[in-house]
Amino acid sequence: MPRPSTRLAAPSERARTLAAERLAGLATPAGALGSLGDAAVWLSAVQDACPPRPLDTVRVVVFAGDHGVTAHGVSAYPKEITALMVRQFLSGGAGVAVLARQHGATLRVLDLGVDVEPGAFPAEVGAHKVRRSSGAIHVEDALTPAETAQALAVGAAVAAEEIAAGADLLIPGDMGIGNTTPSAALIAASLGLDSRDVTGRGSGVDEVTLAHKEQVVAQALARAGERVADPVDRLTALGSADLAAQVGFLAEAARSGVPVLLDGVISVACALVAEDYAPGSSAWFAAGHRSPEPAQALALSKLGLEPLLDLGMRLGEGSGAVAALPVLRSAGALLTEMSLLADVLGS
Ligand SMILES: O=C(O)c1ccc[n+]([C@@H]2O[C@H](COP(=O)([O-])O)[C@@H](O)[C@H]2O)c1
Ligand SMILES: Cc1cc2nc[nH]c2cc1C
Repeated sequence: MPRPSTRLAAPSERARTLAAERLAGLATPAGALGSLGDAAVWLSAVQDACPPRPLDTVRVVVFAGDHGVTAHGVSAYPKEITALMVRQFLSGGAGVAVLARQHGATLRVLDLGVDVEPGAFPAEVGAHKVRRSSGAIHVEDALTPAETAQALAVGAAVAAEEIAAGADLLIPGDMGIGNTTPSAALIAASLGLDSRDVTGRGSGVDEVTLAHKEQVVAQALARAGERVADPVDRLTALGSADLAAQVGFLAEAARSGVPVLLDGVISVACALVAEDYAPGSSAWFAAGHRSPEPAQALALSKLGLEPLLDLGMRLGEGSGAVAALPVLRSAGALLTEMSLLADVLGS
């Protein structure tokens, strides 16, 4: 997908208005469905259909990659976990794999930048690899400009494949020890914030590691400098192959008018960059859940998104979004199947 030169088409205002009217007429006290009502109206708008259609074909794509910062003490876990978990996605034992099975979503995992030998994973996992581990962002760029372009294009092509396979909702997932560091840096750079505002405990770092991680984010932001004004340069300086691919995936879904349910801090960081890269993208996104990462809350409020769930989950992988899928489906079913108050009163 070439970078869009104009604002993306918005979801349907006609369907949004019809859905809001239908919601107001349901057999409930006014506003009684709370956020479920808002989600149902959003679903109508992105589908251009009132009542909305069921979400039958939900496809999850996990973008996996390693991050040079993991060699500099920013995570509670070693980077070798990334490759081990990729195998768990394939064998079905990863958290998101369980949830995807539970809720009838397909799951695909792609190695964009895991630090493994070529051929370590099945061909369909490794076919889109951009590099072995992205750069340690506090001392070097994450990617070359050519790699950023390649990763964006891969993400867009993958979204197009999933849409061609019939996706009526896409869910992005992530796997990468250390990836909350570039995510925090991207959010800080996108919003003009300080490293103190955005740095969180990720996979569970202690106080000392948290202070060091904040320094790493601060150093990365200082090193990247003014280049971060441009979303593609921001990804080159502070992102990674897996995050850049996720940005391309989100932007292409939005450009194609296919809704996306976002996950935790990583996918919300990518959504924020996608909104700069392809303005208008975020109207096609809903937030699945609230992560404890402080940067996620800051990014969500900038995007104007309210998460469906707040369970204290910080697993990543797309798991929080898949956990929210039955809630989104319930929202659609309520708007579709509930009686109208006028009919109840008239009966
Ligand atoms: O989704 C989130 O908000 C989230 C918050 C904290 C950690 N994670 C997951 O944990 C890993 C990153 O944590 P860390 O501490 O290694 O940066 C990565 O594989 C993520 O999927 C995910
Ligand atoms: C075990 C483990 C599983 C994960 N899944 C996503 N991030 C993860 C981080 C760890 C450490």
